[in-house]
Amino acid sequence: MSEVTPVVDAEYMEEIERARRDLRALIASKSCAPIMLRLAWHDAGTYDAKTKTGGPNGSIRFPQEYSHGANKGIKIAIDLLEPIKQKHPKITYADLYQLAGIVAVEVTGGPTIDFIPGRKDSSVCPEEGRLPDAKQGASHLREVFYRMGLSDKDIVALSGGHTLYNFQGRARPERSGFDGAWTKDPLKFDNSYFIELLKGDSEGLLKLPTDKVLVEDPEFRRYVEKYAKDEEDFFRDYAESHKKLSELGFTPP
Ligand code: HEM
Ligand SMILES: N=NC(=O)c1ccncc1
Repeated sequence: MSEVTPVVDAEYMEEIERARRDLRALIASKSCAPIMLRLAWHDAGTYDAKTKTGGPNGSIRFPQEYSHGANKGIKIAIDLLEPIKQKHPKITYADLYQLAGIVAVEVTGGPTIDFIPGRKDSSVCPEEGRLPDAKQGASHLREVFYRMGLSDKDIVALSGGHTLYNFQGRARPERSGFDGAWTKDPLKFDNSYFIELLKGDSEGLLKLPTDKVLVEDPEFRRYVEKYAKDEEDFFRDYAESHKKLSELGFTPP
């Protein structure tokens, strides 16, 4: 199926703003900001800068991709967004998923992130294994994010997305096998993920092996300390890295 490149004219821009309002209402009514952010990151995070494949192109909507191990639970977000897609059919899935991630950050108190629409949908799903494995260490994180064309600063700033977590107070063994929130207020986008990281193990808070390497690796650690100390510094770098992530392989019109 050849996907159409959207024509980003005044009508498309107005549709984007209508969809943004619908996304704000949906995320508020369902308290689903965390999984919307995870969806946006998982659609974009498959990008390979060398082969120019994967990336924020909506391909995660297909079972071939959302059934990957790393995407367990992600169909919840895909299904929540389908009515908004039906209401705004001109907007591509690629744009809708990235807009949902940006709105999720903003409505939970995070920074405003610049959004330029015009992403084309793809029906080509990348092979499994492009997203990072939570059980591995610093070299794996760098291999995955450098493949996307991102930096150490991007790795640490974007990991701050773990300030959000849909913590229904129940174990989720069917998903990644990890469970528990990273922060005390998992529906507030702030710098507490970094503050908790520097505190070491606190009662009941989640720390993945890949979270821990951010304080063990000296290059990563300096950003953790910077963000724990100054939330505005974190917000500025996060907004820049999130925009980069959301535009991997995409040339704004
Ligand atoms: C750095 C490498 C990363 C690893 C290894 C990783 C791993 C994980 C794992 C294992 C979970 C739990 C999934 C579950 O069982 O529900 C999770 C959740 C989450 N991740 Fe990541 N992640 C990474 C980066 C990111 C990035 C870059 C973002 C966004 C900018 C992000 C946003 C989230 C969010 C919002 C959740 C909670 C989702 C929910 O509660 O439904 N993660 N991550
Ligand atoms: N945010 N990342 C994730 O949710 C995740 C990444 C890799 N494996 C399982 C889950």
